[in-house]
Amino acid sequence: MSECGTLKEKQSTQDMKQEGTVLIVDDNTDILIAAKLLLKKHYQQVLTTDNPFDIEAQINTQQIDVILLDMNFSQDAISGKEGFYWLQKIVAQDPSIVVLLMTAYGDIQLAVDAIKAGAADFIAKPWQNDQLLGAVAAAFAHAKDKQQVGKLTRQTQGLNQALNQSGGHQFSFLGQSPAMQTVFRTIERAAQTDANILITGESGTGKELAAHAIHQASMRHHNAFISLDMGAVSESLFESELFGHKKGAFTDAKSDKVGRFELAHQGSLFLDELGNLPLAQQATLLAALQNRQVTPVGGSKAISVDIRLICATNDNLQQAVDEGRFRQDLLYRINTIEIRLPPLRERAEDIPLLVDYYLAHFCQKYKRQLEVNPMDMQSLQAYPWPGNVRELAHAIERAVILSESEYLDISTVINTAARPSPSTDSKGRDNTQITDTFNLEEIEQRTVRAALKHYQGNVSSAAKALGLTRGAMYRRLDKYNL
Ligand SMILES: Nc1ncnc2c1ncn2[C@@H]1O[C@H](COP(=O)(O)OP(=O)(O)OP(=O)(O)O)[C@@H](O)[C@H]1O
Repeated sequence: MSECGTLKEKQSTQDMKQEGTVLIVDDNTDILIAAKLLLKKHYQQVLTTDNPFDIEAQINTQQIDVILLDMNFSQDAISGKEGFYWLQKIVAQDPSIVVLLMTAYGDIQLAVDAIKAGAADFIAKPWQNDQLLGAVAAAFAHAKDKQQVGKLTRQTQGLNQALNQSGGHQFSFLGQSPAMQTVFRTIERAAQTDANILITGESGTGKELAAHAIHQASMRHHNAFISLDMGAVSESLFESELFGHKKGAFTDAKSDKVGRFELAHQGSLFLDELGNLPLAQQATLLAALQNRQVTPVGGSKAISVDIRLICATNDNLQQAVDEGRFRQDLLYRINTIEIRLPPLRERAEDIPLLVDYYLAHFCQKYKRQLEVNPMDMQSLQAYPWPGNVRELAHAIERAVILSESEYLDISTVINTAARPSPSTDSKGRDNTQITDTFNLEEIEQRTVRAALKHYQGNVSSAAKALGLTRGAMYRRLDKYNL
């Protein structure tokens, strides 16, 4: 019964202890023992050393919040100079640590100088227990604030960097085809979970837009969306980019850098072009994903991270696994949900929507007023767009710049030789390509029909698109019995 009581008491004292680490540095072992006995009742970890040369290694191996530092280490020294020396070294090594200086020869001037040099407070030995506990408690509170500020500053720097690299502009993610409607529904459902998502699809199909859409639809949307193009990261910088580095970890590491994992903490991490990752780095990435922890290059403390992982590739990863280029275990970890973005040639229904959207965008950008001729829209729909939506957006931009009339000149943007002939249009669309006839009347009749269809029977709009007056348009309707 009493043993049980003791265990419980121990447990509850353990629970009440403040999280964190205090290091006591003094050459007098009696002082070390007395201070440790007092402080270990209140703090989870109390470390001691009688050798100030140990401080650097201690800071390197764990997160230390507060250091109680003696001012005089050599026998008979009373100037406090050594204390100042070690204080400056600590501040330079990790400015988030709060230092309390201790001396048996407390005088006001020494206290003032110590605080000017970066100490938080000054404790005269022998101390009053209450006073020491009060000073250490205040130092802990200060240390937590400093750590928070340091973290936020590094995150802001990293976020600004990431934002600058992303270029800032975000287009809407559009699609009315059944295939895209399925994609949108999967995104909505998957976004509600924290499942890892793999987005596949040819280049330019919108994988990055899909990743943004997932983040926006998720509970994490208030936090960061951080992306990294694995194809653009050199092997030597891979770990530093993902996990960060400590100042001095390698020649170019001039200051601490927060890695993408840490920046994405509580948000989403988007790893693009994952298929390009060499096998050795796949192993490193897998370990970080399994442990949900990262250690910055040159650091020794692991940092826990909470991220939703979204990966994208235009490679066939299962085939890459079969060929020994990609780790099966990594594929299992990243593809809990897989979303395939169909190429544009499989969803020609989306083309008018995308053309109109990018036409409006670039007309505004270049201060133009242009329309698409309905016949041209059909050609745009029949074109196979090997570069998918990216190619389409670039094509529209080029045409907006180069078009001389009020109609978008598509001859400048698509390679006519690449357009399929009408017989290859398997979707049975009303194909008005002129390659199957040279009869002008026939061509005119088809064109008028197509314009009317596009403008849903609106004669004025169709006439305008064809460059005809309303009267000329009606004469043709009459002539062709339309
Ligand atoms: N459904 C869509 N609606 C509107 N714009 C789109 C759509 N899909 C792609 N785009 C546009 O096409 C361009 C390429 O998209 P994105 O970068 O997302 O493609 P990706 O599949 O990630 O390409 P890559 O594999 O080459 O990185 C972007 O300008 C994007 O805004």
